[in-house]
Amino acid sequence: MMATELHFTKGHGTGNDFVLYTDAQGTNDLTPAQVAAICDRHFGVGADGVIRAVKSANLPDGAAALAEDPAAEWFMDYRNADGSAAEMCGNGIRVYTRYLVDNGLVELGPGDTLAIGTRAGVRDVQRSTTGFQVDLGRWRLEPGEPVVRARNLAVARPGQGINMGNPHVVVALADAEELAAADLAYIPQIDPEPVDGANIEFVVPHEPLVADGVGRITMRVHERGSGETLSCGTGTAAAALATRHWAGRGAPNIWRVDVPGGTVGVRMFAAEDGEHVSLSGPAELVFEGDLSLG
Ligand SMILES: N[C@@H](CCC[C@H](N)C(=O)O)C(=O)O
Repeated sequence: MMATELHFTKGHGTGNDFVLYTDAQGTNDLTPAQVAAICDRHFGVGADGVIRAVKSANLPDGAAALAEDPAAEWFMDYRNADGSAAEMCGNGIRVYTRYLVDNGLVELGPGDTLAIGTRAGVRDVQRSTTGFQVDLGRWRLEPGEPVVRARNLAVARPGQGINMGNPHVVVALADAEELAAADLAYIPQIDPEPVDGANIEFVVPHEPLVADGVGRITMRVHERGSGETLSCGTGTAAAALATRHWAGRGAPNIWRVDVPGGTVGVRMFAAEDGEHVSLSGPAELVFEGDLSLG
């Protein structure tokens, strides 16, 4: 059923902003056009995406989450600003956790873990010193070397495909000037074009790359379905993983990633089923409102 009246909360993680609403029973879905209207920065609330808080049991996509972990009571139904569905959102899941906690929908004490269903599988979230930390799970370097062209960049550059549950292509640029010059208001071109599209991260390593055992990079991103955003959580993890891959042996497993909207932490660690990557950073709720979708 389509919603017409909506009580919503606006939140963000390092400037990656979202409109969140509760639909526990799964009876108040939005059409892609409604999502796009809400996310419109001139005629709507304005956001990079919409997050519907729905119980996993009340959503077809939630069945796989409950089969993976019966504790995943809540599902993050994530939509990009153009209304398309995405598998995962690393900033969004931290903001979603704060939303669930602040609205009394879950309890999460220090050291507790909250399992959340997503289209990429169940993700575990905990409180951290900077806000929340999410285990983004297993990741995969994609084969091949796609070529990326962005407006105002003099040369095409090779990219590294990385699957974080959602698709990414990471591109290393020469320096901060080149990073600033890229015009990400236009969709960068990837050759060959990924079948499902991709989020594209442009990265510059700090000089030196590693300080006190922590790798340091700066990143800008063009998100699939949303355009340039101030941050992308899964994108920061992909960028750190790609940079570690390029740096080779001895590169650190702890990274600090600066994005236009702030800074997040990325950590690679050994888990039972192989290496995982986690993301930590802030999660803020900014205001609430009611909207009529007409
Ligand atoms: N901003 C997100 C990613 C949101 C989904 C992405 N645009 C996609 O289509 O995969 C993040 O913080 O990870």
